Amino acid sequence: MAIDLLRLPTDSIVRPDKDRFLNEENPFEAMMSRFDRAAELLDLEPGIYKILRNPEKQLIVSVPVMMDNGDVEVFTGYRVLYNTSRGPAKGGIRFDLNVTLEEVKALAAWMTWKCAVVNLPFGGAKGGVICDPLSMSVGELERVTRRYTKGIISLLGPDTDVPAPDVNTNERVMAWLMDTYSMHVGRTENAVTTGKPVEMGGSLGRKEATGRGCMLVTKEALTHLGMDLNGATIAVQGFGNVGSIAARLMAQQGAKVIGISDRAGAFYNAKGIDIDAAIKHVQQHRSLEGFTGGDAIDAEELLTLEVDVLVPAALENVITTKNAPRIRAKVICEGANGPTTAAADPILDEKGIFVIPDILANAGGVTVSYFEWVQDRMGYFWSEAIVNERLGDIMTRSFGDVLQLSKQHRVNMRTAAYMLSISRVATVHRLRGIYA
Ligand SMILES: NC(=O)C1=CN([C@@H]2O[C@H](COP(=O)(O)OP(=O)(O)OC[C@H]3O[C@@H](n4cnc5c(N)ncnc54)[C@H](O)[C@@H]3O)[C@@H](O)[C@H]2O)C=CC1
Ligand SMILES: O=C(O)CCC(=O)C(=O)O
Repeated sequence: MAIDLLRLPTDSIVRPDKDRFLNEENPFEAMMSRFDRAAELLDLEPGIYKILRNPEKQLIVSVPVMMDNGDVEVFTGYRVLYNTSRGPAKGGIRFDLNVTLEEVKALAAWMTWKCAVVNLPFGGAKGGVICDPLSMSVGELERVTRRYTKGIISLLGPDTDVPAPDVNTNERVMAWLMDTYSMHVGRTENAVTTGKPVEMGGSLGRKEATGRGCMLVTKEALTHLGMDLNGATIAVQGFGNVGSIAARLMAQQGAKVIGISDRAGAFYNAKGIDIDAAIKHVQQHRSLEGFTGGDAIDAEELLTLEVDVLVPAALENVITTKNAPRIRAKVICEGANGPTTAAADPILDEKGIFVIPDILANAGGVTVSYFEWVQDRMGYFWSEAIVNERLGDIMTRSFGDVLQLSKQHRVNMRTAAYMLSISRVATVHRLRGIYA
């Protein structure tokens, strides 16, 4: 019997009821229900289906830290490697009080699909520490970072698992992580993490990359819909790395950003918010609290403003079955990971809203992380113009790939993006054998 290398013979498949949402706000279930739909459309064989539904490794560590007042606190940290068939695990580290293992598992799976959508030679991972970084001193943050790094060090390495910044972590945290790892292995190893300061092997353009990617795919989406970013109205939820840069770059393209928000509040200005002034305000005050460049509005109202483009760029589960019927944007560019619950997807579809899914929309960050990793390994660094040009090529091509698949299969962009990425990961599993 000839063995078809690209299809493995296996037992029967048992899929959970795809219309059942046990808990709308469980991010892992949200990821899984999209995965299931794409797997069904791809007619994914049972063996690969089972492999791809399970994370490869889940590590839970205790992170004991001496606080500034002399007390010892023990934080809980996670690192999940979801799938490494295509290359080293890649994905950010989040410091937040709401971190859970379910969330980290979902984020690690999304990293797997994201890297595959833009065709990077990486698998997917994510990490998190349950803590409140906003109430901690710089010294406490450094100690948490170093102790957490020590806890997950068996996973880390340029060929195995390469972290990056995520919510409430930044270049400085990546510098501490890289230093802790380098001390452990006894040499300077800058390719162990990305999103580092440029002075120590970071890539030009990484800090802006996720927001730039959002701007680029939004431009593509608007062109596809016969609209133009120049003159489009925008609302942005979350004004950190992703949201503030996406807002700034969209404004530079002629868009009018009429609403912005962060955890301190939401602001509206029909004439367009001065984004540079808002960024300056956040640099000085750590949040938008007290911002005078717009009228304060309700946080929920920001999501339902009548705009051409809504950019959720904060956290998961902000567009749900409760508010989706009231969303008036024509396009949603998911800067955040998992901002829309799976149960809200069909409501947005019915309303004809064009959703650029997270695993495509925010892939600019990991794409330039890939460039950073390549540059660190070569020891040769590129100009910002080259980084941006290559990022532009990948984002535009990936948007086109997903759009084409969505037309071909008459599915929305999210399902098409999952189909593309799952088929790429599945192909590698088939070629390597199921024990990859
Ligand atoms: N930093 C990166 O390169 C990438 C980040 N992402 C995702 O983008 C999202 C944001 O990440 P970053 O910008 O890096 O984090 P960040 O920590 O720099 O910013 C988060 C922002 O969200 C705001 N926020 C928190 N809760 C909020 C709420 N309830 N309402 C409104 N705003 C709220 C915070 O005040 C802050 O402005 C996350 O989902 C992250 O996973 C995705 C791809 C790459
Ligand atoms: O740059 C990276 O490696 C990953 C960034 C990240 O955590 C994400 O894309 O969600």
